Amino acid sequence: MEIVREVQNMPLYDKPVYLALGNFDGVHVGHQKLIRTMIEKAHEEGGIAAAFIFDPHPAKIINPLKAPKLLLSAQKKAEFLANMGLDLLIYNSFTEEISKWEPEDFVRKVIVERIKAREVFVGFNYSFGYRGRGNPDLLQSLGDLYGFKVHIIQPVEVDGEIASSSLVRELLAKGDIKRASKILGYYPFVEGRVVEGEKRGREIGFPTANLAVDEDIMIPGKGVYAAIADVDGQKYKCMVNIGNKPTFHEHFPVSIEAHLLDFRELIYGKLLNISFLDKLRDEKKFRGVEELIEQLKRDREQAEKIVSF
Ligand SMILES: Cc1cc2nc3c(=O)[nH]c(=O)nc-3n(C[C@H](O)[C@H](O)[C@H](O)COP(=O)(O)O)c2cc1C
Ligand SMILES: Nc1ncnc2c1ncn2[C@@H]1O[C@H](COP(=O)(O)OP(=O)(O)O)[C@@H](O)[C@H]1O
Repeated sequence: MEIVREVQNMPLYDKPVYLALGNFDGVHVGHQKLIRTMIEKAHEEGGIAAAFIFDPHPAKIINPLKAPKLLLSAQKKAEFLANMGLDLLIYNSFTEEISKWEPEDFVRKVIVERIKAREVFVGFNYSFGYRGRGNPDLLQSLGDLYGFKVHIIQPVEVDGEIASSSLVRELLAKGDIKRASKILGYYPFVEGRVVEGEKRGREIGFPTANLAVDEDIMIPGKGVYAAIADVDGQKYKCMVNIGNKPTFHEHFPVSIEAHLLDFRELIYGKLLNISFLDKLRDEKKFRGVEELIEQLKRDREQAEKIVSF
């Protein structure tokens, strides 16, 4: 897959371009259907399967304080799309200036003049252009005007609910990993470097790798989780605490710490990926360290049973 930064750097192709539009945060089952439909059509017709995505997320420019946390980094999103068979990913900056473009300007400047798309694929609730005025119907009439075909992908439901990035965020915030996983089509994960913590873990027999995660990235709500850890391409069963360690602190920033089962190595500075499988319990304030240790032993037994690979 080719990744192009800024649409003006797009190479000229002698094949027709089929284009998916959207932000695709999380690449959930709804996004997957849209992208698969587009790739299938593009390849049937001998064309290029492309996606145009704004990065940073428009919300980050329009309303930075209210911008949602991201389900995937730009790099992970690109990996998912490449694995699905996308040929070309265009990441375009979203700027103050672009935020003021009317939907008609966006279509003419980007889709028609730069990308020269033959067919365009969007979701049923796609919005674009200044104040989000553009919708699939408007796109369709602009397609008629300029001569590109528009496909509108109908909503994908999971257990009677429409799959959406915001629903996944809500579920993750509640620690509902099961439902979030069904909508994503994979286990939610976070990735980051292992940083130093308070060095208490090893003293109580449960060393924990403390994870530093980019602050734009969504993490599940506070709680204790069964998970799979991946370090250096090796997978380990693990249990994870996300919280403020109330047994030891009145106030403490939320940390993500993973105890890898049957593992004894120093991994400071390494890249650690944690895929969440299920929530085990809420974080609790114990009366003392002994009680915490007894609970951690029970958590370990449960994680051992839940995680299999
Ligand atoms: C699976 C797991 C569950 C945990 N649950 C709790 C908890 O319920 N309450 C709490 O105060 N701390 C909990 N902790 C956090 C421990 O207090 C923490 O790992 C310990 O203080 C070591 O911190 P350190 O790695 O910064 O040295 C949990 C840790 C793990 C790995
Ligand atoms: N089973 C394990 N799970 C997680 N980290 C481990 C494990 N065994 C050893 N380690 C290492 O020990 C460190 C954790 O020890 P800990 O005393 O909790 O210190 P810190 O508070 O700095 O995380 C981890 O960062 C990692 O390098």
